[in-house]
Amino acid sequence: MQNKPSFILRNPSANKGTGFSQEERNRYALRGLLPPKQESIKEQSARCYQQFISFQNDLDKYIYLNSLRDRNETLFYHLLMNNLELMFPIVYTPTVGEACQKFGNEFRFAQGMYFASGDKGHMRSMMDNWVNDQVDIIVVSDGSRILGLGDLGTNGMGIPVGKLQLYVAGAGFPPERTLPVIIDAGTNTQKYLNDDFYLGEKHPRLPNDQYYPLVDEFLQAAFDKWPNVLVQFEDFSNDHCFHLLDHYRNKYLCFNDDIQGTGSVILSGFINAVRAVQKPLKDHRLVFLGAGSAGIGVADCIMTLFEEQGVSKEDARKCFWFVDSKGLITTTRGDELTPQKKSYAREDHTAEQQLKTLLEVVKEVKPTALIGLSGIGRSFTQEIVEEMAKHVEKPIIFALSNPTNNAECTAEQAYTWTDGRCIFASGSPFKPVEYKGVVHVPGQGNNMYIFPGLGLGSSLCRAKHVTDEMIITAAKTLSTWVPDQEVLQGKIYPGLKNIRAISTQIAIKVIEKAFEQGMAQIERPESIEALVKSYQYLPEYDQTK
Ligand SMILES: O=C([O-])CC(=O)C(=O)O
Ligand SMILES: [Mg+2]
Repeated sequence: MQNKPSFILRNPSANKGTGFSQEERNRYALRGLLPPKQESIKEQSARCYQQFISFQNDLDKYIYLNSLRDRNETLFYHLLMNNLELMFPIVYTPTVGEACQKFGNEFRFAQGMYFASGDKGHMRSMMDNWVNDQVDIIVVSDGSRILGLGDLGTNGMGIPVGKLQLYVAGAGFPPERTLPVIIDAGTNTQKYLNDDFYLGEKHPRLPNDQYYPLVDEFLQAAFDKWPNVLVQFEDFSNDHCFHLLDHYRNKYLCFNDDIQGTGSVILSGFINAVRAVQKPLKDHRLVFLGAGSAGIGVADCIMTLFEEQGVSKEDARKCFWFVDSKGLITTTRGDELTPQKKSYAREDHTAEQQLKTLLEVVKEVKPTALIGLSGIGRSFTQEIVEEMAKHVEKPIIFALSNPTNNAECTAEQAYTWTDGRCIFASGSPFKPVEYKGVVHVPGQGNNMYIFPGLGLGSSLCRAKHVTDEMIITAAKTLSTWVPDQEVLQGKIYPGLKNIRAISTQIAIKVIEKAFEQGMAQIERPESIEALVKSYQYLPEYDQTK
């Protein structure tokens, strides 16, 4: 069967279904294999839209969209790009979270590549098995911290898959140049080890002396096979992610989306929140719940804003308080702190003054901004939010953990408990909330606004590395997408419908920054915009094939 030209109907990148013209049907021996009517992609898309909305359940919608992708990729992206606001919450957070949790049960068709501990020594040759010759972007996870859902092992594949669908729709990477990857280093989640449908290797996570060599072999093989590829680390647990980033960021073209992408997108939202509350930066007091990859990444990015405004690192640090599962992080708490936590540990508390809960910290600090990246749903309680709102006119409340159930509070709770005064953002989408006759539009502070453009820019100029300055540039570029008038109404992120234009502009600014820093490894083009636009994929049928 493979040798027949009609096999094209089973190839998702080439298949057009009823979109094949009569001439193509003759050329590929498709006559009689399709219903007679030739349809435009718009007509096909209209049917798929009807099919999509006929599903009541979000997981069914997810399965539907990914099955569409598996049979006709162009049509899938056409549908997705024309219905971003409706469909991003399905292929991405929150529904992708549920899809990952049930990955083994709902598995239908393999996407991407898996590199397991049993593949040690074979990874380079395995890469030759990949269906496409050229790969420009890899999103890799080891499934150890999927969203705020914990260790999902190989079930985490939904995340690299979903992120890359956003790379295609948002930034315009051609789908055939993207590769989702899971490194299977085992799982410590007993439920999956006992689950007959679990699809990964069934053993506990590898110890570090086996884990790091596995990741290293993968990276060496990937950059040997595709020397210009960009690797995005995604959802690696806190005990590995910082080390991996430190170790590889100046060796390969790579970045960590949870540390740097989330850092950048929240910096952008914070820039706009400061515009909205009109209080000088140095007067802000930021309390973070959660000191993992995202919490630290966000704080590091916001620190740069203080420094730019002439505040010393030392003074800027005094505006940050971190709370983890044991309470306020201090130098006197008596536990061994990771280097990342140490840099934000408060020095102004004696061992006797330890604050054990977020509520105690909020009472003492009277924060202007409360930033949740804890993975613990509804941990911003009514008491905490009301306490905060007593002391600040416009509290900045970011409930950023994903998916929706893990958000530290809902949009409705935040607006209600602050009597409609807060500036709110969440990681997963919430619908607009009407409170006392005013409609509040919650912002989605999700790295989806950053990674597509940051990745596209760094990839197209063949950046040596992804620098902090490129990440800050991405944040600032994003922040300009919300006009003053909207910012003053509390809107701090732009709508999703402009994601292609936003990502394009971020890519251009990132490339300019890369040239400025001597990081770009291509000849400077006459027009950076033209370079970006000429690369970008559009989901239309190619009539020349
Ligand atoms: O995937 C998302 O929606 C954002 C993210 O990186 C995470 O929560 O880990
Ligand atoms: Mg992530």
